[in-house]
Amino acid sequence: MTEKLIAIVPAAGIGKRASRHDGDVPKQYRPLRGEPVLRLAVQALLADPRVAEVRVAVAPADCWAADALAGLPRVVCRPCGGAERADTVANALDDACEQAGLAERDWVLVHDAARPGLPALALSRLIDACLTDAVGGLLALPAADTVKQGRDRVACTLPREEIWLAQTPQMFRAGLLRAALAQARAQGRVVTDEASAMEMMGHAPMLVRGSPRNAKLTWSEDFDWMENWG
Ligand SMILES: Nc1ccn([C@@H]2O[C@H](COP(=O)(O)OP(=O)(O)OP(=O)(O)O)[C@@H](O)[C@H]2O)c(=O)n1
Ligand SMILES: C[C@](O)(CO)[C@H](O)COP(=O)(O)O
Repeated sequence: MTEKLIAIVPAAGIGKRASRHDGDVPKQYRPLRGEPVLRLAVQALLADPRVAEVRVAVAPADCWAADALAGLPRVVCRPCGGAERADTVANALDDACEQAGLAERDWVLVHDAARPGLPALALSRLIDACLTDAVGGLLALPAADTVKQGRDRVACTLPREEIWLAQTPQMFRAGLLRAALAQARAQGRVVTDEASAMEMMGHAPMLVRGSPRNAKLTWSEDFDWMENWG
C-alpha cells in the first residue's frame, strides 16, 4: 500500500441523549465492561495493522481523554472539537494535514467514539473493499424489518432492498473528504456522516456490510444491553 491509512475518532460530543443526570461525563468516557467506551473504540481500530495512526478529536476543554487512552500505541489526542460532529471531523482533517503531513490521496477512516463494538472482520472488510475503489465507502446494515415512512401514521411502506442504516467507520481519501466537508459547511448544510458530504459532491460511496455489534451508544439504556451482550 503506497498511500497512508489513518483513523480519525470524533470524540467531542456531550452525549445529551445518553445522559441520565446533569453533570454526567460524556458517554464516550463512561465505562463499558470495565473500560472507557472511547478506549474500546480506539482499540478496535488499532486491531488492524494497516491503520498507521488513530487521531482522537476531543473538545478543547476535555479532561478525560488522556486517562481513557493511557498507554495505547499509535494514538494522538488533539483538541479539535467543533460545534457539530462534521465540524469536529473537518477540524481534525485540517489538523492531520498540517500536523502530520496527511496527503490528499491518503485514506481516512472516520469512526465514532460511541461505537465500542466494531468487530475486526467488519473493519478489514471495509478497508479491503475501499483500498481498490476510487471513492471509498462505509459500513452499513441492510434493513432487516419492514420499513415504514411517516410520523404518527404510516404514509407508505418503503422497499427495504434499498434501505441501509449507516454505521462507521466511513473511509474516504483525505483530499476528497476535506473538500466535501468544506463544501457542505459553505452551503450551510449540516451533514450527520461523511458519506452525506460525499454524496452532495455527486459521489456514490460504497455500502459495505457492517455488524449489529457495531451499534452506536445513543440512549442511556443502550449501555444496559451492550454491557450484557456476551
Ligand atoms: N460536536 C460533536 C458532536 C459529536 N461528536 C462525536 O460524534 C460521535 C457520534 O455522535 P453522537 O452519537 O450524536 O454523539 P453526541 O453528539 O455526543 O450525542 P448527543 O447528540 O446525544 O448529544 C460521538 O463519538 C461524538 O462524541 C463530536 O466529535 N463532536
Ligand atoms: C455517523 C453516524 O454514526 C452514522 O450512523 C451517525 O449519523 C452519528 O450520530 P447522529 O446521531 O446522527 O449525530
